[in-house]
Amino acid sequence: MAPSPPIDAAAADPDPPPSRPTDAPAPITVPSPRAHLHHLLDRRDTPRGTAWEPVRAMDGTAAALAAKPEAKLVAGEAGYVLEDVPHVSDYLPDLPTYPNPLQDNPAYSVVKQYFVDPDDTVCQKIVVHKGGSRGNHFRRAGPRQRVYFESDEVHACIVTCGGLCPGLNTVIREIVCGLSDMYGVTKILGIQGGYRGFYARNTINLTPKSVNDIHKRGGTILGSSRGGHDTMKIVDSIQYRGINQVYVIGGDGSQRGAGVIFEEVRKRGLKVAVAGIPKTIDNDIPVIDKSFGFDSAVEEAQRAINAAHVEAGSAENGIGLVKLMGRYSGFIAHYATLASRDVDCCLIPESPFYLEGEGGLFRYIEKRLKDNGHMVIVVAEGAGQKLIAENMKAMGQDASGNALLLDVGLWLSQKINEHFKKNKTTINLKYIDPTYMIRAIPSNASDNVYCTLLAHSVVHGAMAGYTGFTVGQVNGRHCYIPFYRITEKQNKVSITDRMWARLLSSTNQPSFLSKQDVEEAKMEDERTAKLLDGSPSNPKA
Ligand SMILES: Nc1ncnc2c1ncn2[C@@H]1O[C@H](COP(=O)(O)OP(=O)(O)OP(=O)(O)O)[C@@H](O)[C@H]1O
Ligand SMILES: O=P(O)(O)OC[C@H]1O[C@](O)(CO)[C@@H](O)[C@@H]1O
Ligand SMILES: [Mg+2]
Repeated sequence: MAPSPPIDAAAADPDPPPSRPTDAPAPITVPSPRAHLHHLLDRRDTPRGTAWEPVRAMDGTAAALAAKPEAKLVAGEAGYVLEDVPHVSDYLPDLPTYPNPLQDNPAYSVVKQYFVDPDDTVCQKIVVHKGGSRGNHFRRAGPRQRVYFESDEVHACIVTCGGLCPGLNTVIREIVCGLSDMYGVTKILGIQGGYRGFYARNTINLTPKSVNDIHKRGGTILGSSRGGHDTMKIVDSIQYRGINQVYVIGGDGSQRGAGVIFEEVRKRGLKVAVAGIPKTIDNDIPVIDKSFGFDSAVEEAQRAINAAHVEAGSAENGIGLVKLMGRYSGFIAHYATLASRDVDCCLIPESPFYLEGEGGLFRYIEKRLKDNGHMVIVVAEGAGQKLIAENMKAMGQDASGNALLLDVGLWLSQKINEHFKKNKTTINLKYIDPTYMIRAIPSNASDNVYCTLLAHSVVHGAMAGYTGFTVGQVNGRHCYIPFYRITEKQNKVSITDRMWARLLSSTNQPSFLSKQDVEEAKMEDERTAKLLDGSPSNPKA
C-alpha cells in the first residue's frame, strides 16, 4: 500500500514538498532487530588480531540481552566488551563502499594518521580497580578509510528539537560545512520547526554560504518544537524526499524520537543513516562528559549571580535570589555556584531541602544576614517541587510530556518574605529569573570548538554507514553511542560525590539531608554504578 503524502494537510505550508519520486526504492523486508545481533562482526571494522565473538554466544548473557534486544555487543579478550552501534550493512548486506574523499583533501593530507584505526574504541569507565569490572567500550568516532555514500548520492537533512541551547546554530553550521568541505556533499536540507516540520512545513536548502555566520546567533535558524513526533509521517517524508542521512540535534526526548525513526527506517530497509547530536542545556544526558552549551550557560549565569550579589550587598539585609534552568538535574546551578564564589546557598532538584526549624533554610538565612549582612541564593528550577506541590496545584505537562514546573523562585521569594515579616525583620529580597536569557545566547568560544568537533564526528559516522547512534565525548574522546544508552536514564548531580561536597564546603550551607536521604542517594549512586559496570548492558561485568 502506498504511504500517505508527506505533508499533513491540516498543518501544511502553502508550498508542499516534492511528491514521491517514481524511482523511490521499494521497501525491503528485513529480519527483526534481534536477528541483527548475529551481524556482530563488521567486515570493515573488525578489530585485527582480537578473538572477537558475539557476546550473545557467551554464558549468562541471554537474560541481559533479552532486556536490551537492540544491543549489539561484541566480546574481546580479557573481559573486553564493545557496545557497538548499528550499521546500514547490518540489514543491507551487499552495499558497495567507496574511498573516503578526504584522502584527496589537501587540508587533511598532512595529518599523520588521518583515518581512524578500525580497532579503536573508547572505554566508558576510566577509573578501574584491580580485579574490578572494566566497563564497556564504544566505537571511536572519526573518518573511515572507506565510506558507504558517494558524495553526490548524499541527501542529508538536519532537524533541531526540544528547548533551545547555546551552540545549536554552530552544530548546524558545522554539519553543513563538514559535509560540504570534507565530503563534497551539496544536498543538505533544513527541516523547520522540529519533528513536525518533516510532514507539516517546508524545508530550506542549507549551504556553507547560507550558514556562514549563524554560529554568532543564539537559538536555531531552523526553529524547534516540542511534541508532534509522528514516526510514520516522518519516515514517509524521509522516503519521499529521498533523504539518506538524518541528523537530529536534541535532548533525551529527541534522541528517543531518533531511535524510533531509526527502527522504522530499518524495518523499511532504507539506506538511511539516522544520527543524533545530544543537546541539553541541563546537562542531563548520561554517558557523555558534558553537553554542548553547558559551559556557555554556566558562564552567562555568572552575570545574573553578579547582579544579585551587587543588589544584595547594597541593601540592608539584602538577599539576591537567582533561578537557573535545570528541570531534573541541577548542574547549571551547581557549576555556576562553584564558579562564582559569591553564592551562599545552592538548591537543586537532587537535594531535597526544608524551610523551617534547625538545619532548615530560614535558620541559615538568619545566620548569614547576621554574620554578613547580605546573601545570595541560587535555585535550580526543578528544586523543591515536592515542597511547593504541598501548597500549589501541579501544572500538567508540555507537548512532549515533560512535567511543567511550579515557579520555585517566586514561591521561595514569597516564603522568605513571609518568614521575616512574621519575625518583624526588614529584608530586601531581589528575585532574578535569567533562565530564557541564558538559554538564548550564542555559544562561547570553547563550546563553539566542541560543537564543531561533535558535528564533524557525526558526519564521519554517517558517511561510514553507521546509524542509530548518538555522537558524544566520553572521557575526552569522541565516540558513537547507541541511542538506548543515552535515553535509559538521566544524568544527575550526585550529592554523595566529592563535587557536591566541594560546593557545600565553599558555600557553608547546610546539607539539609537526613540519614535516610543520604542512604537513598547512595543507593541511587550504586544503581548508576551498576549501569556503568555493565548489567544489563555489559553482562561480563
Ligand atoms: N519517547 C519518544 N518517542 C518519540 N518521540 C519523542 C519521545 N519523547 C520525545 N519525543 C519527541 O522529541 C522532541 C523533543 O522532546 P522534548 O520536548 O522532550 O525535548 P528534548 O529533546 O528532551 O530536549 P530538552 O528537554 O533538552 O529541551 C519532541 O518533538 C517530542 O515529541
Ligand atoms: O519553556 P520550555 O521551552 O518548555 O523549556 C523549559 C525547559 O527546557 C529546558 O531548558 C531543557 O531544554 C529546561 O531546563 C526547562 O525546564
Ligand atoms: Mg528533555
